[in-house]
Amino acid sequence: MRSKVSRNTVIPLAAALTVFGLGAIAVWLIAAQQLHAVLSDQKNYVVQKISLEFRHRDELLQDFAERANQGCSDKLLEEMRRALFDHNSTRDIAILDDGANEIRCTALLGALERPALLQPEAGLPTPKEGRIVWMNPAGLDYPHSTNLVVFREGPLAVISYPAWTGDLPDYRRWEVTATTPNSGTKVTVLGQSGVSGDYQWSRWNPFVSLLYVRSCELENGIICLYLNAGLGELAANEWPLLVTGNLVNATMAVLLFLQVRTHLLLRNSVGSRIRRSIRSGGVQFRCVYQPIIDLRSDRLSGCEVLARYEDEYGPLSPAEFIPEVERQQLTWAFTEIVLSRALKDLEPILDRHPELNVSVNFFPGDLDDVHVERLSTNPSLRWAASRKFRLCFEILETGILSADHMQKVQRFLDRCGFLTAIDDFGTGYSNISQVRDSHINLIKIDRSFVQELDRKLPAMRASLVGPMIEIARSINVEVVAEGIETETQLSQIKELKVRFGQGFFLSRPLETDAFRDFAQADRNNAPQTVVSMKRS
Ligand SMILES: Nc1nc2c(ncn2[C@@H]2O[C@@H]3COP(=O)(O)O[C@H]4[C@@H](O)[C@H](n5cnc6c(=O)[nH]c(N)nc65)O[C@@H]4COP(=O)(O)O[C@H]3[C@H]2O)c(=O)[nH]1
Repeated sequence: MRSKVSRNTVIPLAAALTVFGLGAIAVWLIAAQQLHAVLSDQKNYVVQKISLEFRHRDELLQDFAERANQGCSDKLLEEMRRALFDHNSTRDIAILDDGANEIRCTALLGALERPALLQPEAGLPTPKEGRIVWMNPAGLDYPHSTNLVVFREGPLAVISYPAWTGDLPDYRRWEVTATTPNSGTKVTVLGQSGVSGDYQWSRWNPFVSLLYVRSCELENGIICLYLNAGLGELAANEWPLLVTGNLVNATMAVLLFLQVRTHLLLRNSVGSRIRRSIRSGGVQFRCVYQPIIDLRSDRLSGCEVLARYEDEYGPLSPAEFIPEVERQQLTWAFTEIVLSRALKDLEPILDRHPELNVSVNFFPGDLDDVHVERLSTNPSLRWAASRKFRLCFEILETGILSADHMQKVQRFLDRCGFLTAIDDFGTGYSNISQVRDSHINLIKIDRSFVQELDRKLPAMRASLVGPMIEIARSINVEVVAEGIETETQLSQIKELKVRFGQGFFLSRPLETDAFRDFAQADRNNAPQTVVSMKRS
């Protein structure tokens, strides 16, 4: 029962969590995608600015390249100063000593008293041969200017503000890197070092990679720009989407949970478990055998076949599954399963003890004349008849059919040497003539009567046991007392000269092996030693 409950909860819960998880991933990806679009816009903007700056720088280098060879003339410096007005991002233009990295004069500072030396090892790679770049060169003394970049080609250098990223929001992490064309070494040119490294890692993770953009379309691909948006920004910018998306998601998960749970509950209901089992051959059913004792000799006279059911959801008692078998009109299919299983189990025992009676419960509806055909063609019954096994058909008293309705069936049973018994006698409303006319061989007195026999107080049912036995005797029918639970009940039943007894005091229903041992012990004439053997 516990495993049934947990299965019915765990499976829907797993389905709901899976859907919620997938939904949360989808919401996350959509939100990150939106932020990615913002990042891409910013990237395009910055790339445009950088490209423009590169173009201006190249124009300046081209415009003044030849004249710079002639040295620092006032006229040239004047022209250069004028050119600076048209190029916002250019801080200054300098003329260097040809062959050395010494700045001799600049458009803004004029001729330098002491030439500024640019360290050659600080030069960064550029795609263009003969061009060197310095970041934050030492020795150039401009007020309010940091992060200057010097591009040198021949005797001319353009000194720029790297104002490319100036329009990015403060919280944005960014980095500009340059890669040496020959060695492939990557260095951080500007921004926060590490962003490019994080970008490499993010590519393995689809959730995080959307929070990065990269662009290497600058300077023939050796300069790359990396931008990164943080998780905090994602939460701050996309919270309406995240909240709404996950609410929808949670609602879907709850609905799915309820839907799957209802489906499973229905699927695992007793009815559907029994239906599925019977339709697929009934492997979940097994039989146990309750000994019936001949009370005159205290010897085993036979057994009653009782069905048991157990599947992956746990066991079901006959009180649970028998009504379902009837409700679903699967009575005959069920009886066929029980019959064939019982005969298979009992065959070796009956071979050694052919005198034993085997009582099988039948549904009354399956024993009317209409169904004689399927009874007489049933392989198990035909086989039992051919082996001369002594089968007894137990029918509930409430289901006794009139002699007219049972004529053909009765003839078939007689032919096969099979007996019929009324089960739970006393609980229905049959009268003597009805019992006599239906050619019953045995009546089984219901245990509710037997169990009142040892009550101290006067008991109404107990007082009826004697008359019932008289009735049976008068129509020449043997009696089985069911449900004998105590020694007193047994001795009272014996005093009433009841021929057969069945009940927990004599033996619980037994598994096949235990019943085989019981029969063997009985043959050795010691039934009392095995009376309370293994329970079913
Ligand atoms: N309290 C008490 N109970 C005792 C005692 N001795 C035996 N019993 C129980 O009484 C029932 C006897 O079977 P039943 O009257 O045919 O009543 C059976 C029968 O009507 C039905 N049933 C069981 N197996 C089958 C089957 O294979 N086919 C059909 N059609 N019905 C079956 O389910 C009913 C209940 O079966 P079980 O639970 O196996 O219950 C069995 C048995 O375990 C006792 O001393 N005290």
